[in-house]
Amino acid sequence: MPIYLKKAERTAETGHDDVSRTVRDMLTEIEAGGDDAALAYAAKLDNAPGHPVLTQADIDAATAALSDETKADIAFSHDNVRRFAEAQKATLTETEVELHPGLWAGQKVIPVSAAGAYVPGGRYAHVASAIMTVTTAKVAGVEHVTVCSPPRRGGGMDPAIAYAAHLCGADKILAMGGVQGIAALTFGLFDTPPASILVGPGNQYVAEAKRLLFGRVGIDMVAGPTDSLILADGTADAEIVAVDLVSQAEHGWNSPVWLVTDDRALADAVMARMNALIADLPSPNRESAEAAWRDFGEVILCSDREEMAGVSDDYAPEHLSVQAADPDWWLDRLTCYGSLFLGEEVTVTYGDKASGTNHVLPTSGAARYTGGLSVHKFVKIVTWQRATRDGAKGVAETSARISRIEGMEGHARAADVRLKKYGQI
Ligand SMILES: NC(=O)c1ccc[n+]([C@@H]2O[C@H](COP(=O)([O-])OP(=O)(O)OC[C@H]3O[C@@H](n4cnc5c(N)ncnc54)[C@H](O)[C@@H]3O)[C@@H](O)[C@H]2O)c1
Ligand SMILES: [Zn+2]
Repeated sequence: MPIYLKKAERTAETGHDDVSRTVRDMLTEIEAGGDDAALAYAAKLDNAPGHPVLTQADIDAATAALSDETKADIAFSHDNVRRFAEAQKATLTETEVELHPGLWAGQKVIPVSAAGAYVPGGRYAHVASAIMTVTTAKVAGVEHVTVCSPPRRGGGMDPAIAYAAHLCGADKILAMGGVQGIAALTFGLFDTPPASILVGPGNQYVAEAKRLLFGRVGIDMVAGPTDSLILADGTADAEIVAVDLVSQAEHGWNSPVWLVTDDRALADAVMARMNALIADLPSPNRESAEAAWRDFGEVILCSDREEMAGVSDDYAPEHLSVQAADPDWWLDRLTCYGSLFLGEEVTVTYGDKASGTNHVLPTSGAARYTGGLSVHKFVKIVTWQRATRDGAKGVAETSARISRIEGMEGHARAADVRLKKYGQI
């Protein structure tokens, strides 16, 4: 049985009903009131005056505001994310099979026509989120990608987010955040084609807006606070494990980080370093990491690596780092995670920012049933069929009989009429 050397003090989010009610009311009001209602919320919540659509002059100004190094870094990340997405796309093929002599069926892969990408920008300027969402949608073949990201106080958008969104191929960029941003993407405000799918991370208001709109529009996933788990054995470097845990606790006060190990000395060494490393962060990151570690952090001692893998699969973390011997064993054994980082040589930061895998990933245990954002989320896999008159005879007779077993006489007659026309009954 795993032993909890440190257990989370808190689990569930509080106040969800209030958030849900607020978001529902805002969506109703914005749908009825259109652009003006969205602008009124932007002014009230984000102190953002003026029209949110970025012009070419805004993009030029953002480009001029960035250093060459920043632009090169954004290009590096974009290139890796693009090439990974292209490799994923190559795994999605159209196919055709003859199921019965003279009866063929196939699948087609069709991109959605319009996608809305939300890029969070309230607390941190999530430049990488623009790269992850826009690049992947464009590689998938989405014709129109609109980006929404919160304005800076007083108007305008963070230049690095604007530049990255543009570089990655966004067709339109709106400086509008939160529920009003999601509403603009979904309802087609500010002359935007209404999105078929909404993607990207965001705070609880953004996540709730996407959840409420799901069905009317597709979404990538219902996202909660980011979480991370490290699997470490006696070969791990305690300092690196501790720095990695702190790095992901920085996301927010409710972002859990978990250490699962079979080595008591490593667990003790990591726990002994945590507070000092957190105290050394700048504010307000320090306060986020402090609360996340205090209230949600866990250290779990297992008896062997099989038990460690079992605990990890139960937690189904968003990010999973393995700092243990025999990476191939772990790759083969682990089944529930959003993205896996094998070995001390790679860290979640790489995937978050620039290595090429997507950072929009399933949180709160959703990795039990889904992976993260990929080109697959932006395409529809649809099917078709056709047959010769003779080829369809068998399926017509069988379908008619199954229809009658089900009591569906009308269905049966649609088969019969063909058999009769072709002289087959
Ligand atoms: N899992 C991932 O891959 C990943 C990556 C990056 C960021 N994130 C998450 O994204 C989130 C970013 O949150 P954020 O808040 O900094 O930025 P955000 O852009 O998600 O939200 C900011 C917006 O929230 C709205 N808002 C704030 N208070 C409100 C209120 N009381 N009522 C209605 N609307 C309100 C405002 O309109 C504002 O524009 C974090 O939760 C972070 O963990 C996740
Ligand atoms: Zn992170």
